[in-house]
Amino acid sequence: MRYMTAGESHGPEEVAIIEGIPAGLTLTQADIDEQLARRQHAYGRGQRQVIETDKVTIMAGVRHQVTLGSPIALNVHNDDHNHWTKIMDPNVPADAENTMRKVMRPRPGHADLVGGMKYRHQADLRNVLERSSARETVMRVAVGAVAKKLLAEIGVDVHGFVLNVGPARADTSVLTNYRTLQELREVTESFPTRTLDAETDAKIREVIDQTKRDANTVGGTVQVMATGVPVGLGSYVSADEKLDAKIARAIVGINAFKGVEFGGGFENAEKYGSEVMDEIYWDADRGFYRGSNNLGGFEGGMTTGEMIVVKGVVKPIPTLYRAMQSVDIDTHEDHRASIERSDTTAVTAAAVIAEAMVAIELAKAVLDKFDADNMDRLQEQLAAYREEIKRF
Ligand SMILES: Cc1cc2nc3c(=O)[nH]c(=O)nc-3n(C[C@H](O)[C@H](O)[C@H](O)COP(=O)(O)O)c2cc1C
Ligand SMILES: C=C(O[C@@H]1CC(C(=O)O)=C[C@@H](OP(=O)(O)O)[C@H]1O)C(=O)O
Repeated sequence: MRYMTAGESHGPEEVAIIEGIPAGLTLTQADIDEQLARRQHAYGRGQRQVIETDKVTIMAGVRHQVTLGSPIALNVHNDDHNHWTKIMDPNVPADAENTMRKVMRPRPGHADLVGGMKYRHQADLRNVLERSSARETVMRVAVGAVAKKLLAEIGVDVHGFVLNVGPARADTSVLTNYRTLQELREVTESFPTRTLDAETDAKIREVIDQTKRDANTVGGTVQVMATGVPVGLGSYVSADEKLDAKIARAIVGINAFKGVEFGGGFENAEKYGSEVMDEIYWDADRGFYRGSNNLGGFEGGMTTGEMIVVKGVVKPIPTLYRAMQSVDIDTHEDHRASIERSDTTAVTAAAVIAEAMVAIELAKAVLDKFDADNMDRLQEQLAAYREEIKRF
């Protein structure tokens, strides 16, 4: 499975093409729209999300709500494009009027300055801003929704939520109270900030509200968990086959993500081996299993069959209403950075995007390992493989 996206933030459309989804997967626009709505409804976002109502159109690869095995083409319209038709028109040459809203004062922390230097966009950094915007993540969540649909069919559940926003942090010990990700999902999705409990939700909202009043921005940490993952996805044999490495790349590839850890992650660096290694047990019903999951479901770049636990670090949003020091790229004079309308934080949306990226990498790994032309054949192969692993 592979995919590609295209689309500018204020351009007419966001698009994605996915290749390699088996024939015979039931897939509806509602399956995808549900995930797009989760990304959109996130506490701390700006006015743009009020303008947009993200809805997908399935353009190809599906017939009567069932995948054909051919490339799937997806499309989400940018409602805000209606306000940018002249400025973002792909089909008319530039003139004095349609190049009005130039960006000449690069925002520290955004792609503006380096992107401008690299692509020679010295006439207008909007040419960088438009594609470097996280608007594109709408399509990654759409692709992730297809991956999640496939994973659900083979008993794999993936869920992302918020651990902290700035200083407001959830107590993760409550995670042991949940037997399934579905139970955890119901709780975290009930909070506007998508965190673990009502007290933290209130504290996070307070932090976001105060940050907004201060004309500032704030980051945080998200966690993604996956259950039902078969043993042995990914491989130790070559560095680029390691699935934890692929997931790390996929997470840090999301706009504003600056760190990733698995299981106990950075905390494991302060512990001794006896506290960190997940001891091995066996019983006739389960086959091999572990007494703990400090390594987050990976050994040797391969899934162990335990729950996958990945955390991602999201930096604060670069565009500040209290604009920071910058330099006009035309005059080279000091200026405050440009202010595009902006989010105060994107951590709650980021949890959904990170979940989508983990789902995409898990789906890719499953489809790489088994014959993936058809869903029934994939199911047959997986059932036989799971049985073999149990008998090991
Ligand atoms: C969901 C989401 C929304 C974002 N919204 C904004 C925003 O409103 N303003 C902004 O300056 N950056 C925003 N960002 C962050 C920028 O897209 C990101 O910092 C920029 O592309 C530079 O990439 P880097 O931070 O990965 O280096 C957002 C990121 C995400 C994930
Ligand atoms: C449009 C989305 O996020 C955008 C990501 C973004 C950025 O710089 O990354 C900047 C903002 O764009 P605008 O100036 O149009 O408000 C966000 O709203 C979205 O997530 O759908």
